[in-house]
Amino acid sequence: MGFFQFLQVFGLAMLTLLIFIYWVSPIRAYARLRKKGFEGPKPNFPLGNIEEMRKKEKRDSSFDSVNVTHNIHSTVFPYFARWRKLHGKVFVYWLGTEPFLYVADPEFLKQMSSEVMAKNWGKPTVFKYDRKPMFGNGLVMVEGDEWGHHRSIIAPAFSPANLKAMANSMVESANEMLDQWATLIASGEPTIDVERGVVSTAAEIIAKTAFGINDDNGRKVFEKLRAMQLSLFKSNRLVGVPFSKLMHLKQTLESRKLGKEIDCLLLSVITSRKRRSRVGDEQPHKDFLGLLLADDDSENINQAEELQGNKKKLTEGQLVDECKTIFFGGHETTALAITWTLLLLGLHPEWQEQLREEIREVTGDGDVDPTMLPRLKKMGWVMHEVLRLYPTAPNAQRQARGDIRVGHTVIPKGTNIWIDIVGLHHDRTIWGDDVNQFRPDRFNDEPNGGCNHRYGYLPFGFGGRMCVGRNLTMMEYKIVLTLMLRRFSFTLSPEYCHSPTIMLSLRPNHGLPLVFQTL
Ligand code: HEM
Repeated sequence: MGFFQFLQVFGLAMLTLLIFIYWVSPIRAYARLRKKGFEGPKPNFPLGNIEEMRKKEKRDSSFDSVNVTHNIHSTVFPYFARWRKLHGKVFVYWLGTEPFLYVADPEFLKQMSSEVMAKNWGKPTVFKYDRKPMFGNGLVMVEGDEWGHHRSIIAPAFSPANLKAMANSMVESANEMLDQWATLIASGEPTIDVERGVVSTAAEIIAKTAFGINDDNGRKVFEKLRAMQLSLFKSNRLVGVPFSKLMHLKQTLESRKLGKEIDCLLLSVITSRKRRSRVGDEQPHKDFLGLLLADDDSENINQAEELQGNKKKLTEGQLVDECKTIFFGGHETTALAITWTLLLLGLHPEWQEQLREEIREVTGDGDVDPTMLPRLKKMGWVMHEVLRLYPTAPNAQRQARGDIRVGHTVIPKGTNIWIDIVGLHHDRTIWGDDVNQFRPDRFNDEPNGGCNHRYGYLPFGFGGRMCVGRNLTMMEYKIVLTLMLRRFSFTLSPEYCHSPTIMLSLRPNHGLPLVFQTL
């Protein structure tokens, strides 16, 4: 056999082996899931069910600014809405060669969750790889004892005392944005697309409050994160399909490059902060970065803990990954919660007025003090109702690191799990006939909005892996809305086109133009 013939045979053998590896284990997983009684749409090799997921839905006429419907499940997840009718609220679908267990049944979720300790939850390997440039191995993705270690360092950064110290920066950044809006309105331009402004202000807030970044670096990180998100979203379309990264090579390389640039920027922030505190130029900060660096300082590590192996220094790479995770997780979901609130308040001027009344009663005309915020009860109901109708984190993802028994069945080890939060929040059987109406008072004295199952309302996830930043969100939300409602009233612009869409988070596809009036 000549050399080229040998190469051909060898190449063919390697290709067959790769296909075998890629296809045999999914076939076994498929067979195991079917055996356990899980049904679902039939997958094809190598796309799984992606082809059907990509089919465009016909949109109805109620998506203009006059007839805004909050019945959004079949708009943002049309394929899940279709499959649910055929297979119920728990079924298996496939992203490429990766099986996912779809769950929108609160009782199933409760039983599954009670079987697994937080540190024993995994995250889908396919997303860990795909979203590496964005989250690296930060808290959202990390598993096992390492997760416990990271969480124990990060959670204290969100204690009430630390959050209180962030309030002034929040007020400052929000007022800067509102001053810009006031200038536009005074110059005869009352229509403002608020989404961009709110998202970039939230990024500025997290840059200042979590990392002490007051210079241009915060804006640079934000812009690169946004570009990376766009690029990841394009290449994300074939996630789970073997070799899909090669099919979207340009976007893959682009997101990796942006990821590395963000890493460098954050690393420079970390090293300069370390240097300044080492030479005694500044007091140790109690912000997020300050706490991570205190943990990084070996003198601060409790020796007993170190001997038990509980406490290890975070490597520079881990520090950067945690900063990236908090930078992204800390601004986008909160900003979008505020954005959707402005849509709903634009549609419901009676709620704008009720909130203004409450703000007058609680804060008067004086400064916004964080100790007053818990008394803004109605504003809390509005936030919960907005996150019910428009959950800015539209799903939660897990992976079974061992077999999980749920009732009479078993979720096999390695199964990815996709929890459809939009589906749960829009389920008539959980919420009743007014499920798609904006009714904030359903949260009056009812932390779960009066739904009939405690796993029916999950805007911040569930169990020990619940969102670590939820109190920060509540504080930022109340500060920004208070300052805004004191200065302006607003209605929805006729240019608005209601098109909620998913790009990791749930966002308005065409921005949110509002027409403002100064009060
Ligand atoms: C409206 C605002 C927010 C929403 C809707 C939201 C939602 C969520 C959800 C659904 C999860 C997954 C929980 C699970 O798997 O059970 C999560 C986790 C997480 N969130 Fe948030 N989040 C918000 C704000 C924030 C903020 C402000 C930060 C940080 C400053 C943050 C940081 C994180 C982190 C680090 C995790 C991973 C926690 C872990 O796995 O231990 N989030 N969030």
